[in-house]
Amino acid sequence: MSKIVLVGVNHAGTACANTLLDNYPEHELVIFDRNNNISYLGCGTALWIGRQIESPDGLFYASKDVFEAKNATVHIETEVTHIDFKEKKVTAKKKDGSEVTESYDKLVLATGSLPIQPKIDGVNLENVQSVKLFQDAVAANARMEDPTIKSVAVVGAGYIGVEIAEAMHRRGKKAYLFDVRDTSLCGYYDPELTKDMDDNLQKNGVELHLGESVLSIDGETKVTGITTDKGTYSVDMVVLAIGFVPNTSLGRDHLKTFGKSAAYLVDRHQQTSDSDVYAIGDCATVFSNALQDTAYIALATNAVRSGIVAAHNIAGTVIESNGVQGSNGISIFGYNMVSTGLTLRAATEAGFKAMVTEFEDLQRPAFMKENHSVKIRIVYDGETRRILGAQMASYEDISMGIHMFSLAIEQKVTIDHLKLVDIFFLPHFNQPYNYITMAAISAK
Ligand SMILES: Cc1cc2nc3c(=O)[nH]c(=O)nc-3n(C[C@H](O)[C@H](O)[C@H](O)COP(=O)(O)OP(=O)(O)OC[C@H]3O[C@@H](n4cnc5c(N)ncnc54)[C@H](O)[C@@H]3O)c2cc1C
Ligand SMILES: NC(=O)c1ccc[n+]([C@@H]2O[C@H](COP(=O)([O-])OP(=O)(O)OC[C@H]3O[C@@H](n4cnc5c(N)ncnc54)[C@H](O)[C@@H]3O)[C@@H](O)[C@H]2O)c1
Repeated sequence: MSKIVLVGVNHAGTACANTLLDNYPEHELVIFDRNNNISYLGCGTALWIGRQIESPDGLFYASKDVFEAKNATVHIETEVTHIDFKEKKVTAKKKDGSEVTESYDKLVLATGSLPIQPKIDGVNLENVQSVKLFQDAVAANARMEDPTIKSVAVVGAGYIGVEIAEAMHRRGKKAYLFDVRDTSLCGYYDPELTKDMDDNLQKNGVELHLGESVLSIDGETKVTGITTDKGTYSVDMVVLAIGFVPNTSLGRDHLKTFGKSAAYLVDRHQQTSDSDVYAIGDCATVFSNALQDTAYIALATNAVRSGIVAAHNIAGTVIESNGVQGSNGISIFGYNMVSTGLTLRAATEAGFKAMVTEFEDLQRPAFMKENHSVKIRIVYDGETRRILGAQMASYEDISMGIHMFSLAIEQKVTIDHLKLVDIFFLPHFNQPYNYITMAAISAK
């Protein structure tokens, strides 16, 4: 029997805890989290703020009680302040100021990520906020009720920024969306597709300011405006959404970290450079199958799988992570986009002789009434022909199609192999000459 200490119990930590408690009850598990809630689904923040769901109640799927019922010791609202990796001891501070110390045989770090704070004036003004925690969602929602807040500047047109800008607009606020890059969602899609999302946002009333650098947030105590290199805009609230950094302050002096992100470097078993310490979720690296190399990709999906992998390995069942493709999706004002692997730009920057094939067609034969156009782009390596990424966009629900590309990247399928893959046809769903086959056949 081992004593396992888990620091952080959100998505990665919950998956790890449940896998240990359900499959290996012979081990002792001690859990710490500094937050007062567990397993908040951040994806629900925009849905709730935009009132696409009425309440945040369904956005949690784990709790202290459930872990305790499975015999774990759970310290919530208790922040781990120090880890003695030599003596294998964790020290934590409770809400009332008292200290707890626990020894471990194996330690799991699941401390997640933190929103990046831009180094500009005004970030501490009232009505500036990030949207990471449930508490942030509650605060943002309360601000939506404030009639003096009429306009909101969202900084960062990545996944969070685009979703929040839509939500604020749905709640009747004037939403401005700023990004240093020339399109929204530039980390996930090529400009050929993001220009459609940009049009969709503008058409629905979100005011885009792309290719603008925010220089300051203005105001005395409360936000009154935002200044960029192109102008000054009068706004009552600012949401910061310019990405996450791994939260590695507890272990970065002892454990090996990776590149600019400084995430804990882990192997395919989620083991760090210290064999008694595992790291999972947003604080750790992933293996990118597209790059065939280590990468940092903060996603709840990666977090959950990494928690499962770590738990089995700690308990003695040796399994390896499959690696990831960073598959992702978004749905804004009814327009759906999904992607996996590398964009053309990311593949080129990574040193591939990257090529792309694209196709656009109706989802179903033209004689079918309910029908929308679908755009697809497939990125592949011009030398090995290996598929490196795929992107799809439509008013149709095209989400399931991207999973096939995720598996194709994982399994190193070539663009030429895809040309003759068996894809079924039924007019209710698709076309005999479907856009996936046609994009593959058109590849140079
Ligand atoms: C608004 C929003 C929408 C999102 N939408 C999606 C989506 O649709 N799909 C998707 O895949 N991903 C989405 N994500 C990303 C996803 O939420 C993260 O990738 C995920 O939360 C990572 O889980 P984690 O458990 O690794 O880390 P975190 O969620 O960051 O959790 C880390 C935990 O560690 C605890 N902790 C940290 N330090 C300490 C300490 N010293 N002592 C004790 N406890 C500590 C924290 O309190 C926290 O509970 C979204 C994120 C946000 C903010
Ligand atoms: N649907 C989903 O799967 C989903 C939804 C929300 C969040 N997430 C994940 O959560 C993490 C955080 O999301 P996020 O939206 O904060 O990050 P992101 O990486 O998706 O987007 C950050 C955006 O901020 C921009 N940016 C960077 N610095 C800037 C600056 N100084 N001024 C203006 N713009 C700047 C970038 O160009 C980028 O467009 C990501 O890993 C994301 O994939 C996923």
